[in-house]
Amino acid sequence: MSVHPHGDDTAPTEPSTEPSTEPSTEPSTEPSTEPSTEPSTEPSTATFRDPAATAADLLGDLRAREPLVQVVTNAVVTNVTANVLLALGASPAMCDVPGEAGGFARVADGLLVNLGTPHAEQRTAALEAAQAADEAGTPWVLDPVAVGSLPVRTELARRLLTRRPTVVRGNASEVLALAGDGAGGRGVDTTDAPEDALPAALRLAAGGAAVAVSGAVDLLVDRGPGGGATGGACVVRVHTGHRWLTRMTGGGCALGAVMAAFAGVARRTGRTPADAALAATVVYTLAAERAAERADGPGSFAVALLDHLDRLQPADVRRDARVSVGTEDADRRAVEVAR
Ligand SMILES: Nc1ncnc2c1ncn2[C@@H]1O[C@H](COP(=O)(O)OP(=O)(O)OP(=O)(O)O)[C@@H](O)[C@H]1O
Ligand SMILES: Cc1ncsc1CCO
Repeated sequence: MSVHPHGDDTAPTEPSTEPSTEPSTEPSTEPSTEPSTEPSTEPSTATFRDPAATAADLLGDLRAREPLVQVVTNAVVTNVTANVLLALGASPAMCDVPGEAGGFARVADGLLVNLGTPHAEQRTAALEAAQAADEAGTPWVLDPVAVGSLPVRTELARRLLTRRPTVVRGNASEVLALAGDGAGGRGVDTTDAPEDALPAALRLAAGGAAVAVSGAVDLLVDRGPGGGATGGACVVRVHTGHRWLTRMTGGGCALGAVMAAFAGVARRTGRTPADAALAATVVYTLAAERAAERADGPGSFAVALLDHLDRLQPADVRRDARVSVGTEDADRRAVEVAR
């Protein structure tokens, strides 16, 4: 939960009203295959070129492909996470037993490793699954719940980072701590705002993962086509969402599973992990906004969220997404800080 929601001081782009002319199996952004020789200090807009269309197309592809998502997650949110994936159109499997987790990660379309309640067996399974995913090329999402403030999971998260997560997703305090910049939040809740975690996110992204920082305005960071130490990094902000996501359990944890589902689809359709993280955030937060319109509070909201994850269509995403691609001065300063 975000206890210091950051002001929305960036103007979202107008939602795209143009349907994409790209066939849905084609990537809507072309990741460069040429590494740039001169890392830029400017945040680039090379990826995330048409975020609304990319998110919409990926939602259509997810529904068509029903990705198999392996979930290694905490005991609190297991049920809501499975329900969120099913409502969205994915196929969840909570496979977190040592001896099974690695083999499953080789055949799953995507994997989530969430460190919320990392008991000994699950720690072994998490390492086994992450290693297998890395070896097999299965995209996987690391959600470092409460890292920084609690020692066992902090050590585990550092080991997991060496298995090259495809996406790192967390609240601002978790992202800061994982990058070595902070002591973590208050239990599982953040005490920092996403914008304060931007330099940390850029540094983590330079290691190869797309990084998603959740909050009132979600930040997505891709290291960009330049690669290396923040060369050509891309920053995108998602302005949709609802504060009731922070008043039900699993608001962030289930989003990590949605990212794993989209990452599996992105891999099979030529999109980037950052596009997958973006699509997941846009789809999930749009469903949340719609759910909140008729809900009475966090309880009915949690149920309505499932209804709207099921109901949301690619055309809704294309029309209603509120995303801004970051080229603001603050992003340039953050790139400088991160270097
Ligand atoms: N103040 C807010 N206003 C609107 N939406 C928010 C706010 N804070 C977070 N969100 C949304 O809530 C979702 C979860 O983000 P949050 O930062 O609460 O995750 P988390 O702390 O990792 O959650 P969890 O409780 O599952 O560990 C995201 O989709 C984000 O967009
Ligand atoms: C409440 C809680 N405690 C450990 S994990 C979890 C779920 C939200 O992160």
